Amino acid sequence: MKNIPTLYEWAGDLNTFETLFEKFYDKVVKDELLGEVFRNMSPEHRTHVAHFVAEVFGGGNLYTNDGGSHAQMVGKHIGKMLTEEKRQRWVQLLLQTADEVGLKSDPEFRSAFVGYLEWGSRIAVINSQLTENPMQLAEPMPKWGWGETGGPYVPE
Ligand code: HEM
Repeated sequence: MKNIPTLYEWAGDLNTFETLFEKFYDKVVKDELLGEVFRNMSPEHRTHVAHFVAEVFGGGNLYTNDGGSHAQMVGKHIGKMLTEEKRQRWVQLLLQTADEVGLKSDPEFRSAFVGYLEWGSRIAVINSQLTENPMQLAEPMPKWGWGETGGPYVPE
């Protein structure tokens, strides 16, 4: 049995994620479509998103240890009325930044990375149309690995 690293371990370390999102949000604030969407974000926003994604990728509990939760992250998107056009720009700018900062570019890692971005960004758009947070506070953080999604989402 091979010893398979987490996506976080494979990508590098915390600095890898912090640098990626630092450079990404530098682009976002200057973007003609997304600049307006993020005009009120806090100075800590980039670090929070970096820690969130690092935790989802298996890199320890930085986001939750800092008082964050999946419900809290979802709550930040409620009512933002994001569009498919904005989502696509968000993903496009992040992938462009990933190449610029030299994020691991092997097919397996990028497949998992893009899969997560597609999943997470589409959920952000869905949640952004809501007026109330549908998520329980105790809901666990998502975990993302190298594999496939395992089938369609079916509500309980
Ligand atoms: C995988 C996809 C995504 C992840 C992991 C993610 C993560 C997060 C996190 C952790 C926060 C809270 C930040 C904080 O506490 O300061 C947040 C807020 C936010 N996100 Fe996302 N997000 C995703 C996709 C998107 C997309 C696609 C958009 C827009 C096109 C978006 C727009 C926003 C906005 C507007 C906020 C609130 C900013 C503010 O405080 O004013 N997110 N996101």
